[in-house]
Amino acid sequence: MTIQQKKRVAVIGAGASGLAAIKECLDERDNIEVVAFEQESFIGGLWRYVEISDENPNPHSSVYKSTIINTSKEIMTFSDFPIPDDWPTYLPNQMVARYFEMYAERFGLKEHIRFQTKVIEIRELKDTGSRWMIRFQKTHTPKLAQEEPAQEEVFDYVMVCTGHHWDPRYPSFPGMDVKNDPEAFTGEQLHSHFYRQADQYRDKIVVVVGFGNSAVDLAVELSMNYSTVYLSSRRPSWVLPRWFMGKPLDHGRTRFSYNIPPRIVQYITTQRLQRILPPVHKNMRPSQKLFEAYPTVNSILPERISTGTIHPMKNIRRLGPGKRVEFEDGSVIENVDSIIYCTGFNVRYPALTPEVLTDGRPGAEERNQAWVWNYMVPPRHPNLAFVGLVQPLGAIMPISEIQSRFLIRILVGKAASLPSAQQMDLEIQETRDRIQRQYYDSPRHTIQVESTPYCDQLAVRIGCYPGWAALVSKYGFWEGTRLWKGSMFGPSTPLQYRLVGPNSSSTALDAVRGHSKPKQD
Ligand SMILES: NC(=O)C1=CN([C@@H]2O[C@H](COP(=O)(O)OP(=O)(O)OC[C@H]3O[C@@H](n4cnc5c(N)ncnc54)[C@H](OP(=O)(O)O)[C@@H]3O)[C@@H](O)[C@H]2O)C=CC1
Repeated sequence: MTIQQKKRVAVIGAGASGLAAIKECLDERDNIEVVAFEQESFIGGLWRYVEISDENPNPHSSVYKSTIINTSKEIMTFSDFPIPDDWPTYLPNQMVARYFEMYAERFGLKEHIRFQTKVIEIRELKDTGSRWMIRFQKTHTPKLAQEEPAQEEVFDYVMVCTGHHWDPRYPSFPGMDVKNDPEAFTGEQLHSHFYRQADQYRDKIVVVVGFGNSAVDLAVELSMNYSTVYLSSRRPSWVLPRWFMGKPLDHGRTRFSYNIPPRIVQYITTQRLQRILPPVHKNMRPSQKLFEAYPTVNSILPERISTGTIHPMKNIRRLGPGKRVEFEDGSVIENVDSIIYCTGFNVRYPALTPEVLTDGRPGAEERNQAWVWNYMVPPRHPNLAFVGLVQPLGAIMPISEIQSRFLIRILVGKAASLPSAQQMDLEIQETRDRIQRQYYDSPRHTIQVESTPYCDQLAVRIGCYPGWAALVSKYGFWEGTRLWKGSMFGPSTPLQYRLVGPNSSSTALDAVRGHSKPKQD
């Protein structure tokens, strides 16, 4: 195949998802020319800690200095580059960023990335067979970005990998609006996106709003740094420990467990959790059953509450006047110095017209409702795909990786083509109905996936699903059966998707052999 016949693929963003997308394009380098655009001067996206400064008051990253990822290293690893065995089970953000650097180095990804280049428009050119025009601008500093002339290039295919945890979603409580309400709250108000560390809150009274991982992490950190912390939640959920029954929490959700009726898994896990967790404060009782909401993972919160160092509160009723905060049960806290809204993020892709993401469905943008097939492909724009547009029970990295593998194989004609737009619409509606049956209605649940079943269905389409027959045919009866048992009853590590099928790897095989007995640190 000549250079001219190669498909030109644009990857937007070089975070966890973008890196995986570039790598998968490079695996097909005879058929694909990949160009990645990254607005920062470094890779890692969300996982690269960035200070807030006058120069950079609103970074893309929402990571605070102490963030430690909530998925174990066996579950978050890229499938063909195992996280080193001697690294801790749960990686602090600095190590996650270092792992990405190692991954980029190993596969030579950086030479395909145009750094400090912000994509400002992604527009479909219908008259050229649905190719895409990418309009971009250099971004040495925010000021210069205004001045540099924009440039344009045309691509056959676009992979949008810019993530969905960067645009803060604020609640609207009476008394929040300091510009227009003379009775408004006079203390500090900020979103968790702008929080970096606890030092400035020492000896202060802080109300933390929300009950996701940001809220609970921040409440715990602030309480340990001598802030007086009130944790306000409209809908508390289950708080799960990082370690459960001697294993990392996510090792317990085996492939086999998805063959057991969900109600039974729910009942057994609930019973086991209730045995190990302390009694739950009346304001923190989960408002739904286990697995019916995105769970919060924190081993320390129950202890902080039971020691009176975090005060659980109901949702806020109103703020102000002055530094007063009133809660829905009528309780009031005076002299509040700061309110930190850990109320999640808007799913937004400003370089695209919203119609690409939402199919133009009314109200969808405000509700974080994407209309994309299998969380990737807009039915009426099949030459563009979102990568990492999921809220996983599991880690995002292996999902983005297997999505990229799947998309690239279709693009080069090595996998069955996409369903028709009509079929995609039907399947999107089915997915939406299933989410609505399983989870309560909230913008945080609209792109919810369970990592293992989701990745498995893509693995089947790629031909890399670690089924018994495929494993036995490649590795022989005893070894194949042993590997299959590990993949059914052990942790569902992404390395298992490199045991059989295209681009399988001996590195993954060695690592899987090691991982079939998870190690203590
Ligand atoms: N250590 C780690 O690995 C960390 C991971 N993360 C990840 O980052 C992502 C974002 O997490 P997070 O920032 O916690 O956001 P989430 O969307 O997960 O949680 C938002 C929380 O705010 C509440 N909320 C939203 N709107 C309102 C409102 N108007 N009034 C009151 N409460 C409201 C939600 O309640 P409701 O449920 O009722 O909508 C929910 O409790 C998640 O994927 C999370 O797992 C975040 C921090 C640390």
